[in-house]
Amino acid sequence: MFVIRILFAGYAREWRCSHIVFKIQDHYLPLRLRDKEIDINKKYEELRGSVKSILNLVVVGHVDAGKSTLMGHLLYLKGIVAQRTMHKYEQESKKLGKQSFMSRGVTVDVAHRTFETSSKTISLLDAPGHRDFIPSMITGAARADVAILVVDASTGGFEAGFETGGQTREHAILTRSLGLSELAVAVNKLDSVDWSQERFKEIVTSLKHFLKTVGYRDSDVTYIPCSGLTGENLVEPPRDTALKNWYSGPTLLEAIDNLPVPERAINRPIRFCISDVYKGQGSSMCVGGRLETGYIQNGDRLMLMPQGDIATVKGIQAENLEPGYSFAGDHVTLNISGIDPTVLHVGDFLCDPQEPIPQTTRIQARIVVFNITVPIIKGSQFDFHYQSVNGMARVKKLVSQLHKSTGQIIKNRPRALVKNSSAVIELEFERPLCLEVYKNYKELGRFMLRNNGVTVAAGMVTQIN
Ligand SMILES: Nc1nc2c(ncn2[C@@H]2O[C@H](COP(=O)(O)OP(=O)(O)OP(=O)(O)O)[C@@H](O)[C@H]2O)c(=O)[nH]1
Repeated sequence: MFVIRILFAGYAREWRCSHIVFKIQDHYLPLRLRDKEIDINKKYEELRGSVKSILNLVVVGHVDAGKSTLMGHLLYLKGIVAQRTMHKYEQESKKLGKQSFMSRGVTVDVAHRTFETSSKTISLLDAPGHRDFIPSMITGAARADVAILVVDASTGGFEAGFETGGQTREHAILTRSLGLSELAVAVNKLDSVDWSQERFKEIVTSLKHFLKTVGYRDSDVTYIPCSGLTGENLVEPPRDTALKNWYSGPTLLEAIDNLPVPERAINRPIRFCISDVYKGQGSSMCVGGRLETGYIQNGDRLMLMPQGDIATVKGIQAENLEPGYSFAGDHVTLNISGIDPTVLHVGDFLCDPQEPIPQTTRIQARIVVFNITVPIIKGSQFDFHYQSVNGMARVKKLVSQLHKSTGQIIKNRPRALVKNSSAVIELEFERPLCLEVYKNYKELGRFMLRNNGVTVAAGMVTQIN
């Protein structure tokens, strides 16, 4: 397809003629994001100063660890899920042969709920635990600030999730690799082992050792003994003497409240990653997603990347937030106009037109290789997962192999990368992707490489070529 650029006074416009796209752009009067700048720090203080900070939380863990039951029960105790709904699911679960009152159907129902802790509003992003769901778990985790890792404390249950093939390890590696630096570990189903302190200690010891190798410091992780089924130690301190006798730490809700809210980069250029697209009223479109950096207000003109089209923001909506403004870290729906719906895709970015996100077909990256069986060589192909983006990537060059802990080069141009190694590589994409260098935009510079449903490596973009 041809793109013809004509220099012309006025805003950037675009129209199509057969297969030729004309773009009229003025380089002397560049398209402005907004006509007047406001004191954004003052505005933020005015709008959000007295509002509880929002923490985006993802719940991860091995299949059947009890994630839905746990979060469903917590929401019920907080008065968010009605008893009638709980009863309905209990009946349905019984019919399905599950003891739990939460079936997979509830996992969907529970997704995207908000609830309050004493100092925060928690936006809950649920993530199914089954192996097939890892890509959606990556999407969930990529949008979260912090994570709860749910482990099954029942006899053999923890081991099933923790040994090779279980998702406990993989999920912990993924959350860390995606930049979630603090973790609350719900040691769930402890009722099934009579609240055994030995069992709790055994699980904590195994996890502590493993989580350290992944990059979590001991002080970044809190372990909470609990039961999603009985509701013990979720919102209220334990009542069961078998647990009360040896545990006086935080409840799950307190542990969530203690998780830190990352600093919101509201003064940086706009980076809004689209994770949902649907039709709005009239000719407008709605795009859902997370504003990674900057702030957006009604009337802003944003550039859609990688396409380069210009959209105007007509409305901003989010649960429990004031309309008309969105700040870094918010999950919002934008109502936009002036854009051809056929060019909008999940994974695209809306940006400041004067400082759009770079797009590229080639990057240099530092990767950590997981427990693979087939070594990575020049020419290896992978699914590249990043934010809501998914594309094909080929290894163009193995630049150097690094020492895992010191990061020093131990070999230049290695012929292959084996399991648990660390390296600098060059990747080439099938189609242009919008990315940032990790050191400039932490959230936009991390990715995963997957092959045949298995996560092969996690990486950080070090250079955009
Ligand atoms: N004893 C006991 N059993 C539990 C508890 N929580 C969940 N279960 C059982 O664990 C099974 C799985 O619970 P779910 O909540 O569906 O697990 P999940 O992790 O959401 O499952 P997926 O969404 O399929 O990954 C249920 O059938 C319950 O019987 C608990 O606290 N104690």
